[in-house]
Amino acid sequence: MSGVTLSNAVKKYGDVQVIHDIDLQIDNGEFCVFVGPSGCGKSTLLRMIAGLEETTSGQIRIGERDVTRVDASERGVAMVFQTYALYPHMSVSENMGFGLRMNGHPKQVIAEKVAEASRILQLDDYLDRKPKALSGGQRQRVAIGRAIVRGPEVFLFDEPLSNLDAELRVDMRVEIARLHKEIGATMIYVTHDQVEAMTLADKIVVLRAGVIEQVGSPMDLYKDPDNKFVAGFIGSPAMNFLNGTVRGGKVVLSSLNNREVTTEVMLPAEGSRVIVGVRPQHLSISAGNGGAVLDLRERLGGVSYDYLIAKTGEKIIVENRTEDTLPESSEVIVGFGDGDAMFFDATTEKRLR
Ligand SMILES: Nc1ncnc2c1ncn2[C@@H]1O[C@H](COP(=O)(O)OP(=O)(O)OP(=O)(O)O)[C@@H](O)[C@H]1O
Repeated sequence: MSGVTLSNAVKKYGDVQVIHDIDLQIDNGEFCVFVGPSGCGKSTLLRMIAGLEETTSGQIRIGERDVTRVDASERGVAMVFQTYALYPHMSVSENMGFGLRMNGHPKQVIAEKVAEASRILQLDDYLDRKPKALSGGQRQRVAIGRAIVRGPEVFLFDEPLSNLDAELRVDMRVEIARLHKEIGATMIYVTHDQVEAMTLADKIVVLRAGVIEQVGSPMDLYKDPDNKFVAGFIGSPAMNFLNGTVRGGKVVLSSLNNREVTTEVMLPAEGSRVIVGVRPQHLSISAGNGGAVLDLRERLGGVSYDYLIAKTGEKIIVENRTEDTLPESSEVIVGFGDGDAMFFDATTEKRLR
């Protein structure tokens, strides 16, 4: 097994550069998730590692091998796609063994590897079925099984759960986590779903417009984002951002009746604009004239999401675990501990520390 190293990796389609000088180290056995909004280049980067897209410049290494110009079939990777791409006329076991059969492996070896993959993925009851007689989740398990059978150094997953319904996605997410634990191979996983990223990853790579915004463990990114983009992308519901102004060494929020926030971070000059970020679970509300109105309450059972609108027009989401009965349209006071606020430069959107 091996890690993956990208050095100055660049991808251009004609004059359009979609991946910009990516440097990244994915360690042996690590579960690495590429996450980011649509079009940020996640799939392109994964396909460059797979050898399905040519790398315009820079280097890709798997273990010690420079694979930048190596054919996809020689890289020692196996990819699982969003569409399962199974052969409809073959049974589950034939689908899983197909790659090895094409490479001329002996029947006995193929049978053993298919049996092992089937055990790991609990597919024993389905081995003789054709793909059309399987559910979406079972089909995706077969596609994963096909990758396992090939015994790759690196597994690549391109949004493998996006075609499944919500409940099945959760089941399969758990199953993929278990798979990683059991076989311990290096896995690289692309998703735009930050919950999948948070729950599966050892390491998350947040991409935007072909550039890495931040790399870190899920909790590092959550607790210590480098910029407003990462702060807003990681965590659900997303962090609230309010416009603030530096006054007398504090930050004043006009949206919350000029509430002052004290902080130890290095603030810019008096009068500068800064963005104050507070996560929904760090906010509370109470009845009173605090500059905001409870516009809508979504009750989910143990928790409610309260959607507020400040007089400034700014929108605020509060994760509310109390059972207060404030009716919608109430005026509310929004509370939070100053220590829970993060501060971002209004222009560069970089975190102020
Ligand atoms: N063949 C191509 N020619 C030109 N531009 C391309 C080509 N393929 C992809 N792109 C562009 O490269 C960028 C990255 O695409 P990519 O599919 O990697 O994004 P993504 O982050 O995986 O998005 P999504 O989540 O929507 O799949 C996009 O702006 C896309 O339009």
